[in-house]
Amino acid sequence: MKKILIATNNKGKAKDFESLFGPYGFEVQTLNDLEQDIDVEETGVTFEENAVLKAETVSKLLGIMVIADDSGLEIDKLQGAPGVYSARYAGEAKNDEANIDKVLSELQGVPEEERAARFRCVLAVAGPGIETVTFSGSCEGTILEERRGSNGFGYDPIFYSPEKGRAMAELSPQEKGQISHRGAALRQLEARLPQLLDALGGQQ
Ligand SMILES: O=c1[nH]c(=O)c2ncn([C@@H]3O[C@H](COP(=O)(O)OP(=O)(O)OP(=O)(O)O)[C@@H](O)[C@H]3O)c2[nH]1
Ligand SMILES: [Mg+2]
Repeated sequence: MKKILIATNNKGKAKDFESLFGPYGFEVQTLNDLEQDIDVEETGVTFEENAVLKAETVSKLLGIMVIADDSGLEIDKLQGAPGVYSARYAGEAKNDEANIDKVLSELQGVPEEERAARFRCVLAVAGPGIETVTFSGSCEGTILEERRGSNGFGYDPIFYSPEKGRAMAELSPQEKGQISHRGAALRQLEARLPQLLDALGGQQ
């Protein structure tokens, strides 16, 4: 089976990518599958900067083509926070539960019509001999007052999708992929098939 390396340490993202790439016949590998520990410091101030930084750093290190994902949640009432700091909103320890608690307490008492939010995702593809390219996607929703569902990762239990009428964490991986920021970005990338995916698959 053709393999594709996603430059991420996030196991939740890995699952999303497995369900998104499965239909293309790709086996998804992530940094967690490698023997060496790779953790790129995210010094960018935009999703795009961080996605490019992660993709180019890992690609240069390993000498292969990789895809990186930088993503996060923007809440209007919080002026776009947590944004690029979504993973570490409640501290460097990167704790999904603590991040959710922080958002819920910041939005305590805020009425439903003022709880608009969106997920954003930028995918960067970098590799030897190719110019780095990026693709982006977003997904609109609102922040619930309490957790619902147990699928997905991150803020999925408190992100309500009006399109599906359920919390993101109540959706199957396939349903999430249909409406998610990551699914949308991947469909942009798909528009560059077969060049990119063929090159990615052909290398390993
Ligand atoms: O509920 C969610 N559903 C999603 O679909 C989703 N996508 C992103 N996020 C949040 O945004 C951070 C990304 O930050 P991020 O791009 O720096 O990734 P990360 O640090 O977790 O892993 P890595 O890929 O950098 O290794 C994540 O940790 C989450 O908090 C999501 N939350
Ligand atoms: Mg990160």
